[in-house]
Amino acid sequence: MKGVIFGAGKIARGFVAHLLQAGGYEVTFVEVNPSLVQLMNKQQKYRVHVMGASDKNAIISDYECLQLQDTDKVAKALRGADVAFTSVGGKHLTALGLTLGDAFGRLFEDPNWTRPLTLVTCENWKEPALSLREAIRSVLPAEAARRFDDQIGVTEAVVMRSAVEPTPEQAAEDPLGVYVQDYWELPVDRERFRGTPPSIPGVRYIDGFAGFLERKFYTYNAANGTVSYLGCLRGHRLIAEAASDPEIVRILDGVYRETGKALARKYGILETEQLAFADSSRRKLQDRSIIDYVERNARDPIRKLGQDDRLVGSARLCMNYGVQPVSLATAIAAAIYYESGNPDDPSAPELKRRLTEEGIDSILYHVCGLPAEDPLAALVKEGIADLKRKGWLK
Ligand SMILES: NC(=O)c1ccc[n+]([C@@H]2O[C@H](COP(=O)([O-])OP(=O)(O)OC[C@H]3O[C@@H](n4cnc5c(N)ncnc54)[C@H](O)[C@@H]3O)[C@@H](O)[C@H]2O)c1
Ligand SMILES: O=P(O)(O)OC[C@@H](O)[C@@H](O)[C@H](O)[C@H](O)CO
Repeated sequence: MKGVIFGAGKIARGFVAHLLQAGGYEVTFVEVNPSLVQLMNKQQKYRVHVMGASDKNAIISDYECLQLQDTDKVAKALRGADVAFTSVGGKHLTALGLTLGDAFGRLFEDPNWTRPLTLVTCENWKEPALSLREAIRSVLPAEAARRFDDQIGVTEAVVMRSAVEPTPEQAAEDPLGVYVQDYWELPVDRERFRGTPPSIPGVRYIDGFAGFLERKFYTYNAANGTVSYLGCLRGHRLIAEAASDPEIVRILDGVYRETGKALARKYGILETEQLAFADSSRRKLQDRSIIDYVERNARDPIRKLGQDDRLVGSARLCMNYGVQPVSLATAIAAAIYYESGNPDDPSAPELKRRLTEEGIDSILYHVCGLPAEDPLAALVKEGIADLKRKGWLK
């Protein structure tokens, strides 16, 4: 059996490939970053470190890693694949889809290629399968687009495992090593699958998937965002420390209550059920065996402040369902003032520059999609004032 993974980053290496290798699959990564492709092919193996359970560590080997732009090889890999995954970051799905459209265009030149194939998105993003599908279809001629609809599924997974890059010291030993949470399930929407879903250890095909990814995104990731941006203001480095800071926990619990009410109303579930889901998120954040960093979770604040992303998206959902997202507005305020020491995160200094040069209304409008007259914009400004009163913001 063969599995293709678009992206060779932390989740691709530290979760999807891990499960595929455990199931005996031949793994082909397809990556856009040439130096990573080179390193993957040179090293030919890396270790997945399971945090708090080192007896479960695994060495991933015998894979190949293709350069995304090598369309012939990518098309060949797709042709032979039993299943394909993406884990490239939601904001890259459109670019990936355009390249994949070229590869599928070539494959559909062969009338005998009729084998069903499904692409499974593994992304924290709103409706990632839709973004990917639309991008691929946009470059296909009408007949090929019709064949794509018949033959190719695009479905979604909910990634609950966290995967953390090595520290510089760890990277010196194994630059491709990934540090992962001891979590092994990957729920996938069965209904959007084409053909028979292949058996892969940990992959759980579920019916009635609607809302699952949004619930995870606006519960777990809204919470991660809250803890990391407030944690940064409070000088915490580790997520578990920040998530145990009583001042932050008070706001975090407010976020869980707000999103909990809105999600329960939207999906017709009991608030108690949603709050139990939130409890599992809080337990994970506070678990000190998971060595995860405020910086990793806060990284790329412009994306994370997007109108559908974890903070503003959750807050807008609350407003739509009659809930005042006061705690979320405080988290958004903290994110707007995020400062990073990571030279590989250009989004943070860019946000700071824009805030200084263009002012808060421009950030709210152009980054968060909130016009000045939106009541949520006013709530965020109150959040900023509150953080200043507390002395967390200068
Ligand atoms: N790391 C986690 O704990 C975690 C957990 C749950 C979900 N996620 C989600 O998983 C996705 C990947 O996250 P990650 O942490 O692995 O990120 P990452 O930055 O480690 O990896 C992403 C990789 O995709 C590559 N890439 C970008 N565009 C590409 C393209 N068009 N084609 C091929 N490769 C491309 C990048 O070069 C990079 O190597 C994101 O959507 C993230 O939100 C991450
Ligand atoms: O991967 P990102 O950058 O979208 O978000 C950072 C974290 O919130 C995220 O990776 C979580 O750890 C993960 O989604 C597990 O809940």
